[in-house]
Amino acid sequence: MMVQYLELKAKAQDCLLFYRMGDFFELFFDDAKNAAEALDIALTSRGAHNGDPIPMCGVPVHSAEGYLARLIKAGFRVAIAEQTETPEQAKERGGSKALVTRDIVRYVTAGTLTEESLLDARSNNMIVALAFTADGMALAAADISTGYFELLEIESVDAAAQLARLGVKEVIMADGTDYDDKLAHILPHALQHVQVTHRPAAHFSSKAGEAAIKEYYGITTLDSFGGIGRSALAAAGGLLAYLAHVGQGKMPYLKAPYLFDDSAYMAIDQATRESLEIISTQDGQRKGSLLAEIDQSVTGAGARLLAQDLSLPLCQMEVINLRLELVNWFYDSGILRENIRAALKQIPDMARAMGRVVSGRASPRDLGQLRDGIGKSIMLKEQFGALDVRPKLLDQILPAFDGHGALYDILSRALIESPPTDSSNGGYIAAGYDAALDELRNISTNARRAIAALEQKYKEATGVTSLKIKHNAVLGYFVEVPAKHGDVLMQADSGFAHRQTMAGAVRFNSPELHEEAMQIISAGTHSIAAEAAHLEDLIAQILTRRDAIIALADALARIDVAQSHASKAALSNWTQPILRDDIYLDIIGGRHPVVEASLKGSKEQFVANDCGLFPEKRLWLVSGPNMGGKSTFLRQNALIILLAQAGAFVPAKSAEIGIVDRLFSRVGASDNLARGRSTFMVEMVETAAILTQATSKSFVILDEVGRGTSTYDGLAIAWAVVEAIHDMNQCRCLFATHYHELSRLSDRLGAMSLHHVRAKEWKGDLILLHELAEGPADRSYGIAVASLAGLPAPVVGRAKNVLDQLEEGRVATGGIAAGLGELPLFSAALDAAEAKVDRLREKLSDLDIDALSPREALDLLYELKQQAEQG
Ligand SMILES: Nc1ncnc2c1ncn2[C@@H]1O[C@H](COP(=O)(O)OP(=O)(O)OP(=O)(O)O)[C@@H](O)[C@H]1O
Repeated sequence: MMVQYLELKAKAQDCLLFYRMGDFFELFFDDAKNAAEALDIALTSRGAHNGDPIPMCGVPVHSAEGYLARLIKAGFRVAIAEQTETPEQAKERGGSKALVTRDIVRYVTAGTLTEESLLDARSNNMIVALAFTADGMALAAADISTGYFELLEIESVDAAAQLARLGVKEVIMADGTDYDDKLAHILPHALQHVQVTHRPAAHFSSKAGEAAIKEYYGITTLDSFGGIGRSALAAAGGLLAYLAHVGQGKMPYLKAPYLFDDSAYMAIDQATRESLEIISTQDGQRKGSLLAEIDQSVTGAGARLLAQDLSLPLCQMEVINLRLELVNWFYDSGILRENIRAALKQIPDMARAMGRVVSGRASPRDLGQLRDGIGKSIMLKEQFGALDVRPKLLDQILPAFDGHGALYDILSRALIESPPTDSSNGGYIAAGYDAALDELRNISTNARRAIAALEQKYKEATGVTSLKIKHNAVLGYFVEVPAKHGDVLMQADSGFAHRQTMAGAVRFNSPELHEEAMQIISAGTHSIAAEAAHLEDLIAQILTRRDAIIALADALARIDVAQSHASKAALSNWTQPILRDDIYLDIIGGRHPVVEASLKGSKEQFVANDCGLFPEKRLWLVSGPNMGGKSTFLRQNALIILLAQAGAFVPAKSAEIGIVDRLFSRVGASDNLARGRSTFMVEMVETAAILTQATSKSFVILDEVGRGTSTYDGLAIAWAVVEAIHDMNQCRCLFATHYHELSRLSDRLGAMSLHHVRAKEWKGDLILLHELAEGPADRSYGIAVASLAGLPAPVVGRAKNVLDQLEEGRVATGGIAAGLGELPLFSAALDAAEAKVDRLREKLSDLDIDALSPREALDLLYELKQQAEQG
């Protein structure tokens, strides 16, 4: 057995090997130690290997899923080795000592789960293959529990953003992948909570990818999928080869690959996703995120689509408006909304049930779920069909509801009402579906009745009223009497044969009992086989309609998301945004959804604020006291834009939004040490990304950029960044700062305006009004906030003294920004820098090198160097 075990373990490599022995999965050696620790179960030992006891632990097969879930969560991968023949077959093959053959039938990894109990119903479970080819970088992403499959060619700098968008659970890359400098910087962080698996490099080639796609879809040309680039093919190759490996040949369901088109969506990089806490908070929790706050969906599939929509806001007005029209339709009718919610709640997760059917892991329960889902959908379709006015998007998706009637009828006739998850005991095929099966069941029932009648007969015949007919797994059916009556049945002519003597009872068999028991056994075996054949047949019928069923599941998810937005809007008084195609932003009475919700129940009221950005006034400098609400204001505007472009209503009185192509959010050095870079370095890397990527259609929020370094350096950087955003990027931007000196920029930057959050001091106390007003802040109130926070009175007093001194100094010298008035404009400074370089270049290009003597050439070199040094 150990030889067989070690062979399988060698195959399983770094996965834990679950080795099936009877009713248990056993683990040995280091696997046992690791699993016992992770699962907190007993570590024992068994036999010896090279003289040492073999560490061992085990989990019962019937509860293995729960243990698997914990191991996967702890970062392990597991190989499942099953018995591939029965003990009887083994005996037949090799005599009584023959070892049952075993093989790895499947690998369980974070990105390849399909079991309901291992998955989070409300999130996607993405696996991504990354390919690096001479043509560039690409990724292939899939959620095999629902069939989602996407291919995307990317710039390597965008890799982290895409991984963050997808929320991957597992990444696969070629062995020895050597990513370039930039990637080495970004990827390790993006992959921090992700299982990374390396696979043979040969799988990640465009040739292998093309072949794998053709084989999977049974096609001879890729034309119908549009032009898939070479690097995307390579990524697909890596992914499909891995899925085949994990399922040991059983492939999961994948829709036709979606060639992801970057330009259709708002670009949001990883830092912005984290900072806006869209899908999860910065510490990884769903609670407290935008998603958690707005989620009113009632199905798992709806929740997953909602998360996907928020991760991928749209850029095309027509598509956004289609979604908004559907939301508005639900918003307008509370009764319709409630009806739809009630109907959707009863619809099981068809996409995930389908995922298990295709992966060959379906249980009768999954078939029951598909039946119920289809049945309820047919009713829903009738409800929609009866309405006079329907939004366009609904009409577009309603055809997905058609054509399922025949399958529904078959499943309804074939299955009992609540089929079990375990098919091994049968009992899930409904009575009346198969006359032969009914007959087999009749035989069993009659035999059981006959056995009950036998008990009565034997009682009377023997005179032992305490006689009973019982059943257990070892003996089957037997007659049992208390020990003191044993002699009666022991008599040679009693008709009973002795089987077992217990402490207080004696057990017997009889020919009649044996006959009836045999009837039950044979009818039982036959009916289980008949049910299994029906199950297989039903699965085959479902598979012929798999694309149609998945399309139906997708349509239901879209409806759930729309009703979710409408419900949220009705609950929290949100409004339909108006989209436009120019540089514009006019939000009246905007609120921050999460901060507003967090104030509920306290005596504080959320103060709504307006925000208006137009080509001629597109940059707001926002100052004001700490805790005044600057960050909240910045983020609420970014979130409102994001929600609108995802097709949702927004927390505002009204919102008119010129479509944004890229959204950026940066917060000055916070204490995010997780990345292993200094906080100020992170801040600058991220700010640099904005300055190089933001276009005039972008929206940027910058929160106290520059605060992570010394006052002079910080002010200088903030100053230059504001100028660059204003002059070069020309995007819509909100810039929050404590550097009052920056307000002097408004004299020179025409499209910039000054704003502050209001506060006042009353009877020595600071009152934060959280209200935006025009103009610069009059003071910073930093010491007042410190005192509010409970800084000891002597320290506050001392700080006041120091501040007075500093202010005196400022009046005398003009403060730290003295002299900045003479600074040339940002664009002029750039021109000057460029002009100097150009004079050198001119001189070089005018040179006729062949006409120079060596001596002249050397002199010239000295001259050029001197000029360059002088700038
Ligand atoms: N519009 C608002 N209405 C009511 N309360 C608000 C509002 N905005 C912010 N707050 C409250 O004030 C707190 C601080 O807000 P925020 O972090 O936005 O301030 P800040 O000005 O950015 O502070 P700092 O300068 O210290 O970073 C919030 O957690 C919230 O409780």
